[in-house]
Amino acid sequence: MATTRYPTNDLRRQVGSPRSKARENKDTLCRNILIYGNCRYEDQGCTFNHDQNKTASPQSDFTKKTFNVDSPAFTPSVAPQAAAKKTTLSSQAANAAPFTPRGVGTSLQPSSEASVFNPAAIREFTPQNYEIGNTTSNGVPQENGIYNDPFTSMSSMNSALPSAAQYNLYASDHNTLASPGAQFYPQHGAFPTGPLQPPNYHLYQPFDSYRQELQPWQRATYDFFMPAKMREELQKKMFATQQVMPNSGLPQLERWHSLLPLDTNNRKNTASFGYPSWVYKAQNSRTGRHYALRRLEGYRLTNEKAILSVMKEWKKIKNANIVTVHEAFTTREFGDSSLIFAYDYHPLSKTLQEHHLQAAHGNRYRAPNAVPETTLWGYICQITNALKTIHSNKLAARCLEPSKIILSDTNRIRLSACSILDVVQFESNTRPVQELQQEDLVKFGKLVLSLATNSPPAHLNNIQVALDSIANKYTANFKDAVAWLIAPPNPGESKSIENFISGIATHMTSFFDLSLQDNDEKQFHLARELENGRVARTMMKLMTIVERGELGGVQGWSETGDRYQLKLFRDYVFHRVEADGKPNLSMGHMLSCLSKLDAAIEEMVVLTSRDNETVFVLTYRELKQMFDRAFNELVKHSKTGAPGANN
Ligand SMILES: Nc1ncnc2c1ncn2[C@@H]1O[C@H](COP(=O)(O)OP(=O)(O)OP(=O)(O)O)[C@@H](O)[C@H]1O
Repeated sequence: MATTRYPTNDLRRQVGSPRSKARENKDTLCRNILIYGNCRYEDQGCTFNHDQNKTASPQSDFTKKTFNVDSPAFTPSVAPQAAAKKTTLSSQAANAAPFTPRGVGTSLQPSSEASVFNPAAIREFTPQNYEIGNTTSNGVPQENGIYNDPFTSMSSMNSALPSAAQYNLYASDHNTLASPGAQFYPQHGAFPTGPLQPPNYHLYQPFDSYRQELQPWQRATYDFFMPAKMREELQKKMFATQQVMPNSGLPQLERWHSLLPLDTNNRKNTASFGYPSWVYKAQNSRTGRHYALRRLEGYRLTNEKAILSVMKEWKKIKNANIVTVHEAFTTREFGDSSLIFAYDYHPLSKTLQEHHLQAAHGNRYRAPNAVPETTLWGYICQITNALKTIHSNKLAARCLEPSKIILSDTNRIRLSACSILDVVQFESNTRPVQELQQEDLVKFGKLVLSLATNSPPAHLNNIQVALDSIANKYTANFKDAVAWLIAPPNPGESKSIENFISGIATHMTSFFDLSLQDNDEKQFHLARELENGRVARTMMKLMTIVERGELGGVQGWSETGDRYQLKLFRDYVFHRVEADGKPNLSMGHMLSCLSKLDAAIEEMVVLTSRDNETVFVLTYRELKQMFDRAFNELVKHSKTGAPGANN
């Protein structure tokens, strides 16, 4: 059981009582008496001695402070004259700045300037309840009258503190962990020890609680786990990534397996590349990662260099708004000669064509929904970002169509078919890259216009009419931006993506701010999952121990030794009941108990057997030791150990 701790003598000595301080002052001659012969504050609370006949020598003052009442009597050996000399301390000296030695051997003779008497410079002494014998001056600690540089002492202390690598969150011994600098600080915490304190690992609290106006039963789960919508979306994406189609009839390629078609229709469309193209999800047999393979049906490669030189340039491109291309190869596994490009796979993506333009085709009686201007500005900023990277690398995107831009999250887009036309038209293309880049800007303008008018680019026959039609729905600024992209440059001039960026700078900063906010929110949820990961690991370990039958020849291993207490702890955490026997399902209790166990704190926990016959009173720290012992025993008996259990 916990015992009450009393302050040690040391501690009590450090806590000074005001009354004893006043008594000490009474024995010290007031300096106003010494300097002026009287003290204005004598009747106004000055606690120093005003009777010159009663002066105690500084030596005896010192004696009183250094020795306690039990010390043998001390007889001053200093001559009274010397003592009297010491008391002639000027008030200037009392308020002087601390002495900083300038060099060894400096003469201690007062300078002639200091010896000139200047009454105006003498400030009258104001009683401050401070002791003459105090070794501090202006709050700076001094030892033997020599100034100690606080920064020098801090640096020596820092070197004594454990380095970041030594600092182990999961260390069971929290006394050493609690305050690595404790030896440097007085126990009562006179100095801030804040930064050296470990956080409260026994609490389940990743960041500040994020509560909305929810009912308590809703709050319980919402507070502990990521928002349901986010979880659902992530789960669907994971499911889509793992999905397989055993009888798809698709071949297995040399280093790719589990091909799954991603196309939503089986139309052979040659508009984009001059060849029908198909997209498959596939798993790489070497890395185990999933990729999106785009196949160009019936393509016959005539120049090996096409793939090598184009891929060399495109593999350098890393941009958040471009789907990264990894490699290109030819294959005959599909029964023809096909060219395959391997891209990053973004589960559950839709093309902008599918998302914004297909509904209009599906129901010709329904007026298509206008895409909000903020969404379109978001797309413009992202495509601008992609083109900036591409053009700076002396390349051109070329394939800027609603069906070749994928949307993988709310308003999050990527160019999905870069590099293909560069390979396919490697020999036939004779146009310089600058011209292709100018064409990118025009295609970019037409793409936005197509989304703003809800009509595929192929249907935009009269650009001016289309531009006029968006003037009613969108701002003049938006229309001007689109018109600038589509319009040919003035004779002798050329447009560039940099010019465009300067024109839309305010929209770029707004978009940047929104994406940072989004990042902050995701970071918040991520931190919560970190806490859940910690709890899950503790729970998994606990579950491997309790209810285990035989281990290492010991029958009913989990019922014997320490393991029995762990079993009762399991009951305490998960099988609690109310006074009337009804189950108590507080998730907060479960999470806080598991966090406390993981942090091995000194808090007591009372464990009772189900028949109420046995009661154990233990600290979480003791339980954690039992827990670690039991788990380590399991690890010893296992073949593979427990990879990942301790990190
Ligand atoms: N990198 C990728 N990751 C995940 N899905 C992708 C990726 N690239 C494309 N897709 C998806 O594959 C599907 C087919 O894409 P594709 O570009 O062939 O569109 P399409 O509308 O069929 O065009 P086309 O008519 O020109 O064939 C789309 O649903 C698209 O979202």
